[in-house]
Amino acid sequence: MQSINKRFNLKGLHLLLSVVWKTSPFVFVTVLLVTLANTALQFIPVLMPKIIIDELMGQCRNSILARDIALFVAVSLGLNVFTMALQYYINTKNLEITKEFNLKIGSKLLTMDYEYTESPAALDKKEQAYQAISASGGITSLLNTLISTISSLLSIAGLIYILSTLNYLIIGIIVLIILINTLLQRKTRNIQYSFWHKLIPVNREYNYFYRTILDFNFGKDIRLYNIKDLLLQKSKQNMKKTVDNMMELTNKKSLYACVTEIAVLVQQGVIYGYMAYKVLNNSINIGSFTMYVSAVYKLSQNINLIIGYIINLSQSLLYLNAFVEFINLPNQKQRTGQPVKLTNPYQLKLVNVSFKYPAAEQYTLHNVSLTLNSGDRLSVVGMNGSGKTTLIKLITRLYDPTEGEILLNGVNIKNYDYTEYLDLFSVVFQDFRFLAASLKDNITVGQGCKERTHLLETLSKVNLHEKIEGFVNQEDTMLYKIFDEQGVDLSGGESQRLAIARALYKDAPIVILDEPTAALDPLSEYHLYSHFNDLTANKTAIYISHRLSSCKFCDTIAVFQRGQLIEKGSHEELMACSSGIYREMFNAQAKQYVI
Ligand SMILES: Nc1ncnc2c1ncn2[C@@H]1O[C@H](COP(=O)(O)OP(=O)(O)OP(=O)(O)O)[C@@H](O)[C@H]1O
Repeated sequence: MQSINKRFNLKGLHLLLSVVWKTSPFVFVTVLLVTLANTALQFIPVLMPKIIIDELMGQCRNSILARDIALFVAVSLGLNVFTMALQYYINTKNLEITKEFNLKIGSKLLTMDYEYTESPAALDKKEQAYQAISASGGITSLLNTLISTISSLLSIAGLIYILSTLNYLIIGIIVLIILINTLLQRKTRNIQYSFWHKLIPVNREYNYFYRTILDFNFGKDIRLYNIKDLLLQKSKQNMKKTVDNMMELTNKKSLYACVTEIAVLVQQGVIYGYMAYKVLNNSINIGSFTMYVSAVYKLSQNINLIIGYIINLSQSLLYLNAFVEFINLPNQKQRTGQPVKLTNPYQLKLVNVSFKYPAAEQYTLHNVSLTLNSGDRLSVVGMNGSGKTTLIKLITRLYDPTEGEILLNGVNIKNYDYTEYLDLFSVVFQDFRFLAASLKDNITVGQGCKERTHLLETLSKVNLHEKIEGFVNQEDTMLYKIFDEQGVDLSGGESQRLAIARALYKDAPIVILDEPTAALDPLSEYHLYSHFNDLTANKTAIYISHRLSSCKFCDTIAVFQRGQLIEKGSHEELMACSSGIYREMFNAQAKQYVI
């Protein structure tokens, strides 16, 4: 796992500024105004006491005193109200900016190479990117910290100027203490950073188990296999790791905070003693004393604040850089290429294809060569784990072959435009998923607006029309009850038919069904087979099934064993081979039906 790039770089800041600009350029003006107003507010408590005390100790004119006090109060009030109004605007924009960052992560997750979804390194990067949004106030506090930092810097410059009229040595002492504090804060920042970094895999595991607890889809398995204890145990283990790390962090942070506090107290003792001596010496008056005292206090306060701000900023920028690294994670898959112009006849051909999953040591597919002509019906059979689904993942470019190539009309499929190529396929995987949205949206998803009759025809092809037309809201009925009490839960077989409907509605030229009848009752299965040719009319079909009797209607049957294509031919041809695996498997299954 590559760690976050710790080197200072401004990619994150650049991204933040461009998102802010896109959200509203006026935010920059607001930030500038708030910064100036905040700086001005810092000087009122420094200058006001001196002016009033000087007047009290001097001519003591009531009208002047009243005027000065009213002026200070009015300016303070005005600046505070002005700052609050602008700050309110910035905070609302901050929400939009955070939303924009969330969308960027979402969009990356939806478009990154499929294999990243199984890569722990990429998933850790995703967690780091989320920390940019959530850790230490995230993006929301970043702009505010930026304002406070600039405002503190300006204040420090002004306060140094005031103190320089007394003695440069005072500034030297303050700077020395600051250096000590900076060192300690830097140490704090480093242990905090490594703490969060160490926790990334722990958090990911914790989130996984916690999400599983919240996911009703696991409800049945959890209860029937008593997975509750395992889940709680895993959650507790991860929580313990977090707490242990947190304790270590808190102990170190407390120690550094203690030393910092002592250094500040020493600094104040020396400076106040020096100024008291100056008053006793008549070098400065009481008004100036209060001004210098306030200036010292404000300077220390601002310097301490600014160290914190800079640490926060650099940490946030570090996370922001991780965010940039994640959203810029390069897709390995070639996505652009020539347009797909598919006219009959066409040919899909696997040439010596071998494949190894990214993190795997063994090859899953070995030297597979297979040709599929337009209109063909290919059945893929084999034992569990023999590589059937993997073959489909390669054909549909979820993964690219490790060796060999897949050609469409003689052109490597990598050289076609990725999206156009995917449009060629209607696939039903075994682990299909639906959204908690209307049935119609689930079926028509991504296909734009087609006639309602097309939707109803599709539903009738999979024998779901009566069921859905029976719902009060028909195809607008929500799937699941997550957002709507009237929502429906479909049985396993009905869900599978809905998945097939979604694939058919897409009306792509190549239909791939991975175990399409596993959850269907015998009548539904019969219905599917007897209409299979209608369902896939004018299309090329690939069909994976363990029910060998249902493969007979395919022109060609490809038999896989341990990642190798070991037999290929029609049902009759394969049955004629007395030592063939297909024949053996078919007969073994057929025996179960003999009464
Ligand atoms: N993402 C993955 N990473 C590593 N190995 C994987 C991955 N997915 C599948 N495999 C491995 O590849 C092999 C083939 O899996 P595949 O799903 O292609 O088999 P299958 O023939 O479709 O099996 P089944 O009949 O059980 O559905 C299995 O041994 C499996 O463990």
